[in-house]
Amino acid sequence: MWRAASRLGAAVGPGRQPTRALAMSPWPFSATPRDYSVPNESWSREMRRLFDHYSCLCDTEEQQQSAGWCKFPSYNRSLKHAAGGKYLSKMVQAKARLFTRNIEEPGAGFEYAVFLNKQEKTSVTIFQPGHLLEGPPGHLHGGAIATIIDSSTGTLAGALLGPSMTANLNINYRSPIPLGNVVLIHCKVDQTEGRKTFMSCQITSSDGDKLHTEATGLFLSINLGRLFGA
Ligand SMILES: CCCCCCCC/C=C\CCCCCCCC(=O)SCCNC(=O)CCNC(=O)[C@H](O)C(C)(C)COP(=O)(O)OP(=O)(O)OC[C@H]1O[C@@H](n2cnc3c(N)ncnc32)[C@H](O)[C@@H]1OP(=O)(O)O
Repeated sequence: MWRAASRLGAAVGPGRQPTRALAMSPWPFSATPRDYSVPNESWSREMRRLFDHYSCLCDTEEQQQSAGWCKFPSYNRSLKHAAGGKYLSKMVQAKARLFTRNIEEPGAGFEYAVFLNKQEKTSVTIFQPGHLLEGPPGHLHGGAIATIIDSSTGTLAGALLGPSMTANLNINYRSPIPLGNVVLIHCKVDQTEGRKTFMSCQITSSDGDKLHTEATGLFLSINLGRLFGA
């Protein structure tokens, strides 16, 4: 999917032999990545309704072309998002797991799905926060809010620009988010200047009536190889 990642993938791809130690160690995860951003038994009716609503927008090829919506899959390792990730996953930090996807119990942590509109450079994340994300009693932790904002804006930045990292995130917490309440995270690109992409985002109640959080962020596109010391 991402060019830089493809290059890395090629360096350790099927033409090369894995190291002896890796070849002998038990393989800890499935060869077929699982998309976690699909309905499970913990999803509320509202979460399911919103998922169906946005899924319908990207249901058919004609609709995708006219509306430009698509669902971005969500795996439990960031490397699985990138072409070549299957091979890189074997080489780098075998136990590493994406922060938002490392709670096994359905509904206990971050239940979310990201829908992108590449034409409009926007995205919507539907998010149902679970009981393990508590901050103030019965409400979502500010760090968890920052995490879902970073993940949502980061996904949009990544889909539009390729590998990129958060350089800056500013968050205004306007009203607390009750655990279990489904919220929408609307993200958009405000401006692009060379490697810099300025994004903004709002978290609202699922009916859009209540503003919970506002944020702006700066993402910088990077050469993925740099993360691995290239
Ligand atoms: C990348 C991996 C992708 C893998 C595949 C993933 C697939 C999708 C998977 C799953 C979906 C979920 C998605 C999750 C997303 C999560 C994202 C994160 O949380 S990232 C972790 C937190 N961020 C850091 O740890 C950054 C640490 N900082 C750095 O590494 C560097 O500072 C970096 C890369 C941000 C910039 O370093 P420089 O060396 O490349 O660039 P310089 O030269 O410093 O800056 C370039 C320009 O940007 C400005 N700049 C840099 N930092 C700035 C800042 N904080 N504020 C304002 N301007 C800044 C500078 O002033 C400069 O501007 P002038 O060109 O002079 O105009």
